[in-house]
Amino acid sequence: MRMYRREEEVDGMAVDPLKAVHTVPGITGHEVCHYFFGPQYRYDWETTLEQMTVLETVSDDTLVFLQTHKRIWPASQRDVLFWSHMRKLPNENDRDGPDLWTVVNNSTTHLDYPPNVGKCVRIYLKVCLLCQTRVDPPKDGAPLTRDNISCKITYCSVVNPGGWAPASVLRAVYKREYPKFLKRFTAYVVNQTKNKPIMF
Ligand SMILES: CCCc1ccc(-c2ccc(S(=O)(=O)CCO)cc2)cc1[C@H]1C[C@H]1c1ccccn1
Repeated sequence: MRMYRREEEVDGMAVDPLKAVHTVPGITGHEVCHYFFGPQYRYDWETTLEQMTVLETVSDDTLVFLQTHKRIWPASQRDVLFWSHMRKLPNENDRDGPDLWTVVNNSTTHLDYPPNVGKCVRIYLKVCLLCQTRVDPPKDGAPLTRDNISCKITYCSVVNPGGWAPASVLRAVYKREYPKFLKRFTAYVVNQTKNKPIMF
């Protein structure tokens, strides 16, 4: 996993853009996005999650979430309200190759859930998960197995922590939590799919 961060501050708050690139054998981009987008799986892999509610089902590929994350000392507890959209993208570079898949999470507002009225500080985020499946067909024309596929995952995020917290503290949290979060999530997808038919 390669991680890239740019140190940026807005109103004295660290909002460091992050890009992580991670290639995982044995899974497809559709499978990665399916398990990242699906609310029914989130408590399985998002261990910093305290509560998650689907506020609105806009369509089968677009949901509005309200999430409360566990407090990470010494920052105060945070929540986040965002729309999440999953879609397949045509492979412009290889029309015969597998499609790309993406999930975008973007903070939004909801009249019934105004920010910062309870114990939580509302964070604001933009997240893009872009997945490219690679197929290396078996030489002998044997059927395709999970040994012949891999997925290049590109995860980009910008998180505004909402309320002020020391930049050094936030950077320490992000530096510790993001690699754990991405490795835990991808290991979850490998485990969930290993005995299932490949979902392209
Ligand atoms: C002080 C701010 C803390 C903080 C900000 C942001 C997030 C966070 C929210 C959502 C998403 S996601 O990619 O949309 C997946 C859906 O949950 C990733 C990260 C989590 C934390 C807290 C819990 C810590 C954390 C940070 C990084 C990754 C995972 N967890």
